[in-house]
Amino acid sequence: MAILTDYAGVAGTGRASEPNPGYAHYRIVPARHPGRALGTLFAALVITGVLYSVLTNPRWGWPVFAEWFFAEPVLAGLGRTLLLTALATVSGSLLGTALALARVSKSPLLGGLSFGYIWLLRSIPLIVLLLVLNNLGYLYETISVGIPFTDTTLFNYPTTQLLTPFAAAFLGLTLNQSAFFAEIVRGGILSVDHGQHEAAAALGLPRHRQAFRIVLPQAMRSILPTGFNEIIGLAKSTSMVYVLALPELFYTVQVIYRRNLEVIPLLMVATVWYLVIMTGLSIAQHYIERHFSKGAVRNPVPLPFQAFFSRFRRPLAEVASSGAIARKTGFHDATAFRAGGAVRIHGISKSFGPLKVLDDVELSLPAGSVTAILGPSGSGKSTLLRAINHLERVDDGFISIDGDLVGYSQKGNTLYELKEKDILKRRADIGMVFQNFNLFPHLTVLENLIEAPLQVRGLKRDDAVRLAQELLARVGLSDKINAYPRQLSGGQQQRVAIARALALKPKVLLFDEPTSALDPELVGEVLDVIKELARTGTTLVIVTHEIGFAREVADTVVFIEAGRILEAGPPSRIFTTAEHPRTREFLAKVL
Ligand SMILES: Nc1ncnc2c1ncn2[C@@H]1O[C@H](COP(=O)(O)OP(=O)(O)OP(=O)(O)O)[C@@H](O)[C@H]1O
Repeated sequence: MAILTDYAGVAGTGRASEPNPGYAHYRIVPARHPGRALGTLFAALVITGVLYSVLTNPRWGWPVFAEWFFAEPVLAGLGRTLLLTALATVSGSLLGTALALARVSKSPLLGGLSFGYIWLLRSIPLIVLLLVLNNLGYLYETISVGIPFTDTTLFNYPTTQLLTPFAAAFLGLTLNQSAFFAEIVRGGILSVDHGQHEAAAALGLPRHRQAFRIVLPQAMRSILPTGFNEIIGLAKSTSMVYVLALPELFYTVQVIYRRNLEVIPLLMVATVWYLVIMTGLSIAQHYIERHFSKGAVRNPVPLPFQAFFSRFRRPLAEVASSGAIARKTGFHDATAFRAGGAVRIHGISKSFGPLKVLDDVELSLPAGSVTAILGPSGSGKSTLLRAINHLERVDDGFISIDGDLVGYSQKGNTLYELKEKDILKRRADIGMVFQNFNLFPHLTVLENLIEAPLQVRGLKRDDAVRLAQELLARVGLSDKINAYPRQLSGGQQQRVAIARALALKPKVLLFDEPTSALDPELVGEVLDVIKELARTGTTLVIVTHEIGFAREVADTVVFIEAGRILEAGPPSRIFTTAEHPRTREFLAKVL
């Protein structure tokens, strides 16, 4: 009560910010946690009890432990354990990754083979596998490689000489490890958002680059914790190769204690060495996980020495030796862009099961035009857009850009679907900006922008960096060049996504509801960038619900419903005197 009176008194004088000498005598009593104190006491008792028992009971035999811990045969055994662990980790991880990629591939036979391998190897106990491999010489006396159906033999060797105990142990551990690791990698791949695969494909990145630069690094975040569990399990499983009489760590201590009968001290020697190995692996896991968490959090803690080494990195302005970087915003310099392409959509249809999503769509978009596609939800707008860059394969009809077919080659009256690598190359002419941006979160803004120019257009790194700097300046984000996407606002991310699509200098740029994932106050900044773009001569096709924007920027508005184009025309006509009653009804609701 006294405190309240004092406080009221101070506030009443209007001097609340001045220290009140009356508070000086107050004592602050921290909250008490009797449960926590009891728990701490209990933990201290347990630790003291264990240490006391372990250090004072002479039967643990610590002097014998000390005598053997660094003994030469033990170190030799430890070396074999480490070698087996390292080799089986590398080969098992590589084989496991290949198996996982095979399982998610579109080839049913390859997927089936991978599934069969994983099913079989996960079912066989490791010890049985090791013993079978050790007896392989009984099944096959020699191992030979030759050309089938001929007498030509390239390699022929007795199995027992080839499959030494070490080779059998290495092979057994690798086969076993790869089956488990394959499933871990597959889980990681499945955890990567589908939008990432689509964005990589839309940029035309080659398949191997999509897998190794975009998908797997992101999958690593979920692969690593379980993967390291497997590696730790593997390091311990090496003790199972004692069945092959291979003197690794555990087998070595067994041999020693059988001779000197000091069982417990020697088991402790092995245990402490395993503890050392596991500690090393856990530390490695910590740092590798942090490496692959790049871009995953908004405020990353720098790795040790990172701040030190970053001092020696060349600043970006130097990398692009052009000197002054364009500081202008907007796309006034139309020469930096390729002339737009004329898009012809020839009677395309597309069904998902019984649902016909596009029904004989016919459309012609002149080079450099801006087309807004409007229509109710589920009418097929996104499907039409995705068909233009062949992200969605149509059932009938075809699309051409400047006369070149998208996704097909023509011979006479027949259209042959192109191989994926050729489709990816052609896709570079058609940029796409997604509703959810689909920036690559593990790459910085600069890395997002230069990836496709380097890989698809074959630009030199310095040129790609210079182009990226210029584009970022134009979308007003020069200062964000080294930020990760998660460190940007939604509007900034979408502007980076537009710059990324422009970095390929496409003839046609597709926007799939580019502002619908944004807060209302961020919509304007993205629409402003698109408005600027509309003056550059690139052909733009925009699926949007922003009617005011469509009216201002589009040359043609296309209204689509249930997969059919109901009407198309200039915004001045469509928004005032639309012919079709459904168009009028739709516009009346949204205007
Ligand atoms: N891969 C798919 N499998 C099955 N159905 C699909 C698939 N993709 C789209 N559809 C269906 O096709 C129809 C058209 O989808 P689309 O995304 O093109 O519509 P939209 O006009 O862009 O809708 P919105 O404005 O809500 O995004 C919808 O009924 C949708 O459920």
